[in-house]
Formats: sequence, structure tokens, C-alpha cells
Amino acid sequence: MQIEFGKYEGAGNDFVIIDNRERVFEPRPALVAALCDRRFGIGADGLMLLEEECGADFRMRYFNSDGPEATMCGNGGRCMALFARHAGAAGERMAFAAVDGLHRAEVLACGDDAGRIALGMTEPHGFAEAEEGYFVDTGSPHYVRFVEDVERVDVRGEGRRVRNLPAFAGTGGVNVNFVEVAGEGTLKVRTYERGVEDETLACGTGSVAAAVVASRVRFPQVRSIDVQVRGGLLNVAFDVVGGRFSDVRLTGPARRVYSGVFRPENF
Ligand SMILES: N[C@@H](CCC[C@H](N)C(=O)O)C(=O)O
Repeated sequence: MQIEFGKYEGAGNDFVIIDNRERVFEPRPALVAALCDRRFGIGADGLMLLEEECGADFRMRYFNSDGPEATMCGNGGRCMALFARHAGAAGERMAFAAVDGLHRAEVLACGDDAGRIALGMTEPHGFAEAEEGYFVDTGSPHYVRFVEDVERVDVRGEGRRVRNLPAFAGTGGVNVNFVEVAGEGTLKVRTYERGVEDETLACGTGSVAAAVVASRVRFPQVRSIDVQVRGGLLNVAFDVVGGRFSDVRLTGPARRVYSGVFRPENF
């Protein structure tokens, strides 16, 4: 049997996406990992399924490149929104269910934002100081550490060490973000991603984590933060009411790289 897929990227975070409304694909972890393999497979940071959901346009299911179904992916959500538009599952504005709740998303059409995708995030929670940095859950668990020069960080080595610390065992490990303050409301971020077990070119939930932690401890007046990641520029905008973050919006580029077909029996 042939399965159609789209290969999408959002600021260099790349995904295999399958329209699974007809339940054509069974996401066995070994098959997902084989498809995401960059040498023997299609190659991606993760795989996503678009499925039916009552009361929303669709459901997004996200799997890390090592195979298992995972927590929320911000750049994945933005790519999924564009895929849903391309697949005719949604219009320019949509609401979809994911593991952490309901998300609204929009394929922006006007001005400088044309072609960018905005994704509404669930409320960041669980703020805590941890391991000379900060923990926050933005749909996925994240650790944030401020550094002087993010280019000089051994993201792979130090990221892997922190990701596996016993302090984060309760959430099944953590994604690790190294954050340089480049100016008032501007950050440079590099992320070690759990489930990819390496640095990726961008992480959406990680950028949101960096932005909300920076808002709390560095620039409390700012409500829109630009986040420069290796694969592009993201923006995180939000409101703060009574110390809680609301209307958190992650905006950035996303595009279809190509479409193709594969046969599961070949993997
Ligand atoms: N790339 C993602 C985060 C994906 C989830 C992460 N690897 C985890 O296991 O928590 C993003 O853009 O948010």
C-alpha cells in the first residue's frame, strides 16, 4: 500500500505529515523512527498525523523522530496548520486539538506577515528554578538557561547532560534551551530536543519557553519577543494578567518542501 505524505519545515524544524483521516497509517514507533531516519528514511525531526476530531477542524498527533508519540510541538503545529490548509481540512483560520488542548492557528495573508503561520499556544505553566536555570511547560517540558554567547555553547554535549538529569525524570526528560539576550525583546536561542536527541534548527515550544522566562526575569514590560533560531526568526507575543500568561502566540515561517509517497513494507 502507498501512503501519501508532505514534507514540511518551520524555521528548519522539519516534519513528515500524513493525512490520516481515513486511518491509512498505523504509527508503530519503529516505523516512525525508520521514516524519520535521515540516511535510510525520508528524514525529519518528527512525524505528524492529521486525524478527525469532533468539535474542531482536526486533531494533530505528534511523534518525535525516535518513534513514540510525544507532547506538543510548536513548529509542528504551525506546519500542521499549513498542511491542513493544503489538504482542504481547514480554511485560513482553524482550531485543532492536540495533546495539550485546543489550538487556534492562522495562515497569515497580509503585509509583512504574508505566508507566516501564527499558532495560539496553551498557557505556559509549572515555572520553577532548576539546575542553574528555569523549568517551564509550554505544551512540552523545557529547561531555559541564559548564556553570554550562545554560539560558544556545546549544545549537544551540555544539552544531553541536562536532558537526562534526575531532576527532570518526572516529565520523561526535558528539552534544553540556551538563551542569549541580544537586546530588549530579542533573544538568540539554540535547543537540544528530547526525542531527536540532538540540536535542531528551531524549536517552537522552546522559543515560547525562552520568551516567557525572559519576560519573567529579564524584561517584564515587553509583550512581543523576537527569537532568532538557527533556522530563522520566530516571534512570541503574549499578554500577562496577574502574573499569568495569556493569548500566547507563536508566529513564523513554514512551507511545504515536497510531497511524496512511501510503502510501509519497505521500512
Ligand atoms: N520541535 C518541537 C518540540 C517537539 C517536542 C519535543 N521534542 C519533546 O519531546 O518535548 C517544537 O517546535 O515545539
